[in-house]
Amino acid sequence: MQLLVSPSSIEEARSSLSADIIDVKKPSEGSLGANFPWIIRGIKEIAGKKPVSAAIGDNEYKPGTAALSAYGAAHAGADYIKVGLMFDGDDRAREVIEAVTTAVKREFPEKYVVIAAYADFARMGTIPPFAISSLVADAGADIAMIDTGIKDGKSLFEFMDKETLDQFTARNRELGLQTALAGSLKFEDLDALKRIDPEIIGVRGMVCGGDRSTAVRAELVEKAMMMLR
Ligand SMILES: O=C[C@H](O)COP(=O)(O)O
Repeated sequence: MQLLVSPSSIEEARSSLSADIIDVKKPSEGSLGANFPWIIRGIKEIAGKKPVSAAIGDNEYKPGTAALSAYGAAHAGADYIKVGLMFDGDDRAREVIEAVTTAVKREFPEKYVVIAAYADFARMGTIPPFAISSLVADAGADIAMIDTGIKDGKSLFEFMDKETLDQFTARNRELGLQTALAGSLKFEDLDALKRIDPEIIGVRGMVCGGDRSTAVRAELVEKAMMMLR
């Protein structure tokens, strides 16, 4: 299980370097808020061999806009391009997933496309995570992710129990996909996450000391890495 940490600046990225994946994000623009291309590029430069991920926003149903954002993040140096689906409807989701996957893979077949749905879909009226797995596989994207959409401290486990997350992970594996899980995860959730065993877990608040609007702390990233090894 790999640890993805989401810094919002080059300085925070320096504190995240012990993580497996450095995920560039702008938390002030939403759960999967997109940061500037020059921040992605700057973080890629300091990340060395560590893979860099970039969130491209909590997207509305706008396949062209999402595809261009995904293309921009790939060009800026992201190895993982992470796309949130902040709308409902399987057909519309299929269109956006195909558009972003084509935008990235035509030029960068080695890069990973991550499609995220939200654990708290019911309160937001967005597509449920279980609906995305087959769409992600059909489009040739790589990773199906669950995060929380509203960052009010409620964690992934307040919306989905372990059995549901086991099923999501197993379904993705059957389809040849990786699974990423995130959503206000805490140190005390790590044992349960190890048992679920997704390929990736994503954190920010936990390694900021509990408040994701503050900065990533290097010692907490190291603590999380120690607990996962
Ligand atoms: O990709 C993961 C997210 O950045 C998770 O953020 P969070 O732990 O603050 O919910």
